[in-house]
Amino acid sequence: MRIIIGSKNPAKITAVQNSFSKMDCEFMSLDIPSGVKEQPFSDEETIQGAINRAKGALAQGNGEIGIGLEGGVQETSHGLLLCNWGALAANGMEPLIAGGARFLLPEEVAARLRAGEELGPVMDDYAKKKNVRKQEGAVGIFTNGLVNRVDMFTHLTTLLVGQFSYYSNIKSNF
Ligand SMILES: O=P(O)(O)OP(=O)(O)OP(=O)(O)OC[C@H]1O[C@@H](n2cnc3c(O)ncnc32)[C@H](O)[C@@H]1O
Ligand SMILES: [Mg+2]
Repeated sequence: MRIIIGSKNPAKITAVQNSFSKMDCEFMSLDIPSGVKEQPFSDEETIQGAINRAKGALAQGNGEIGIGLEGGVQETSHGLLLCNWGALAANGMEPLIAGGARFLLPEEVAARLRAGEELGPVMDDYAKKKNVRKQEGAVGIFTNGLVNRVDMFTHLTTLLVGQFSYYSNIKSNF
C-alpha cells in the first residue's frame, strides 16, 4: 500500500510511519498546502487544514491513502488550547478525522498568537531552540520531554489507521 503524507515535517512523517509499521507500506511525503491560515485558530479551521492536506496528498501522490496532519489553537474560557487534528483520505470514502492531545498554552505564548504570530517561531523564541516544531514540539517543551510531537502525532495517526481498518473492513495486517 502506498501512503502519501501531506507534509515534509519529519515529526509528522515519523508518526505516520509508526502507525503503519506492521504493514508493508511505501511512504511518500509531499508539501501540500493546508488551504487555511498558517496558524489555524479553531478546531474547525484546523480540521479543514488536515482534510485539505489529506485530499491533496491523495490527489497528487498516486497512492491509496493520503494523510494530513495540522496543528492549531482553540480559544476557550480557560485560555488558549493547542490542538492537533489529522485526516485520512482514501478513494470511495469520506475523509476520516481524529483529534490529538490538547493542553493550555501559557499566557505569554497565547498572547503572541492572538497578536498574529505563528506558534512555530514563538516556540523557538520561548524555548531558545531551533526548529522545535520539527522535533519535540510545543508538547515536548511543556511536558518536559515526557510526550514529544512524534508521540502525540503517532497516537493521532493510529486513531486514523484504526478507523480506516474498521470502516474499510480491512481487519488484518494493521
Ligand atoms: O510543515 P508543516 O506540515 O506545515 O508543519 P508545521 O510544523 O508548520 O505544523 P502545522 O502547519 O500543522 O502547524 C500550524 C502552526 O502551528 C505551529 N505548531 C503546531 N504545533 C506545534 C508544536 O507542537 N510545536 C511548535 N510549533 C507548532 C506550526 O509551526 C505552525 O506555525
Ligand atoms: Mg505549517
